[in-house]
Amino acid sequence: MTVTVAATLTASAVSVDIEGINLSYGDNHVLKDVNLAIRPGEFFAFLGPSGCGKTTLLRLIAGFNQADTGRVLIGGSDISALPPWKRDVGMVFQSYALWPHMTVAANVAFGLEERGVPKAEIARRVTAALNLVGLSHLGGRRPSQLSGGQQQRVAVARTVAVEPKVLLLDEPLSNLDAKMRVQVRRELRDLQQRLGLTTIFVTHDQEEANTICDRIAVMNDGIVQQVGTPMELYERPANLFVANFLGTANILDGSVVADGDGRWFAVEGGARVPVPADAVVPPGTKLVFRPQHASLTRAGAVAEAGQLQGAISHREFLGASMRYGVRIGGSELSVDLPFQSGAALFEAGDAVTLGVPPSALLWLPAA
Ligand SMILES: Nc1ncnc2c1ncn2[C@@H]1O[C@H](COP(=O)(O)OP(=O)(O)OP(=O)(O)O)[C@@H](O)[C@H]1O
Repeated sequence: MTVTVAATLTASAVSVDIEGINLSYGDNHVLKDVNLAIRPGEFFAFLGPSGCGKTTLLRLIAGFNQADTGRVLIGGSDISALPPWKRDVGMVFQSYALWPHMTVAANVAFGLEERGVPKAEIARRVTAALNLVGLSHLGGRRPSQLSGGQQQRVAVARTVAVEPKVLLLDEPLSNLDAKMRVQVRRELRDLQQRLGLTTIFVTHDQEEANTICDRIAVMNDGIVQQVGTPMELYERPANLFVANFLGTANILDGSVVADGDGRWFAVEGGARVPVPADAVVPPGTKLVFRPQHASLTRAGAVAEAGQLQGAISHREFLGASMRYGVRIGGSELSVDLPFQSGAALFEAGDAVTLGVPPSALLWLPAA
């Protein structure tokens, strides 16, 4: 049943290409040579901290902002010169922007009436869109009589009812409480899959992007830092910013020294970690590893190359794992060990040796 309903609103999926975009507000250079190739049917995220330019880029695709240079292509056609209403994109705003005096069904119908869609067709699409988001029974209510999650679904229904080729979502979950957010993000993913609609999702929340998106562009200060699947970004971050923004990263400062035995990364406190022969380690490179890739053993044994001596500073119980804070020289590092009921734990003050397999070490530039 759902599949039949969805099919009536499906457009064939299109690509979105962003080429050489620069945009400034006065002296503020907000988007800096942005290039992205978003594939047909992809659920794509713009992820980055507040002020990095995500919304500006999304509004540019929608036609609400003009670039200084570059162009936007939808399905291979340059749409840069088209006004918003001729672009075949639908945008869901953070605030939902529903009309409070209209019923849910009238809100969904509004955009179709404006476009001069025939009455019978409007009725068909309103029914299909409300079915799609599971609200067909609430068409007669006003937005104020709905929960936040339901209002969000009305905003999505209203947008997909106009059958856009591209769906743009600007932090659509930010007004929901934590539990609703998890539920609605699954619904959004499910809806996007059923419609096969190319979708771009703006968020500053890495968990949100990781759980629902196929690929993510990580942005900082108007620059795309890296594009990849959530797993690629986590396992092979291109720089320190990406490593820090997606998950917890341990970062060690140091400098490369060479002797008869090869190259070493000398960190504060005297420990030396061997630098792999193929690693490119210009000045400023940091040594990075994830908390779950490290091991801890009680100190006493002679430290081998690649091992760091330190002391436990504290521990946090995370359920499936125990996170230990380990002080090494002037740095505080995190190590996650699987939690096993009844197993001996390290205590604050314990002297430990921290080991990381060479394959889990990342040699990263700052940006
Ligand atoms: N209409 C505008 N006029 C002038 N400056 C603007 C305008 N809109 C955004 N900016 C500036 O452009 C930069 C990027 O803003 P943008 O809203 O795109 O960031 P964002 O990554 O979406 O942040 P947030 O997550 O807080 O929404 C910021 O420095 C912001 O102050």
